[in-house]
Amino acid sequence: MNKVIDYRDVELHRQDLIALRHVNLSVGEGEFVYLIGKVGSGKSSLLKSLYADIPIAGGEARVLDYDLNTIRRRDIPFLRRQIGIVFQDFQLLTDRSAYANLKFVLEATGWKDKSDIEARIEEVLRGVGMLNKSYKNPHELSGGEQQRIVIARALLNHPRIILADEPTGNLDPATGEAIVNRLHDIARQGTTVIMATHNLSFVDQFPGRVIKCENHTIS
Ligand SMILES: Nc1ncnc2c1ncn2[C@@H]1O[C@H](COP(=O)(O)OP(=O)(O)OP(=O)(O)O)[C@@H](O)[C@H]1O
Repeated sequence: MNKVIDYRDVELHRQDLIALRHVNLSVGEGEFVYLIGKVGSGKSSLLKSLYADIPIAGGEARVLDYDLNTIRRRDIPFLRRQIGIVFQDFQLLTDRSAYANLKFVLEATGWKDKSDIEARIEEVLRGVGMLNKSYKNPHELSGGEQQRIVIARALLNHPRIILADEPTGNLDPATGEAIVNRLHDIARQGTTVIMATHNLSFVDQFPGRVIKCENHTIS
């Protein structure tokens, strides 16, 4: 199994306080991992550390081909390009269509060829069943439809890892299930998925590895 995440005795701080410590975590290609735990238990902190948004305060941490302790600032965008992020604080831009949101990301990550851009956008939109509504602005889409666009956006650059923080938080149960089901499909295709959730019913319905944040560590 190819490891995509390897944390050894990692410690993470939030404003000088220890959020998590003694974090030992090894995750392979194509694994689906649920991250569970109470509010404030450190789930988001762990996810943010994985894309170098918060620093490693102790221990050894590798994600894909990078050592997070020594990664250079200029290499962080290259790490992030391989990680699809589905977070509440990465919402769609509201001043443009869903399609234009995706185009914006591809252009910002160096895609130049117009027909390549169009083909890739169509491919990811088709994958989440949103091809026919991509002309709409985010506010004209339901919460579930917006979340499907956010997932499509996360997939654009063929990420090796998807990090999803409460991706079903604002959705009705059926829509939430459809999103989790789609994330499992993505994992089966070889992309590692780590999903933080409060909803334990998903774990029974769509089995995956479960990691719990508790008492400032994981188990
Ligand atoms: N931006 C921040 N600055 C300082 N402390 C923070 C910040 N964000 C979170 N914390 C603190 O870090 C600890 C872990 O929070 P974190 O957001 O990782 O938990 P969580 O399990 O993701 O919670 P939730 O389920 O509410 O998202 C908490 O004690 C929290 O108060």
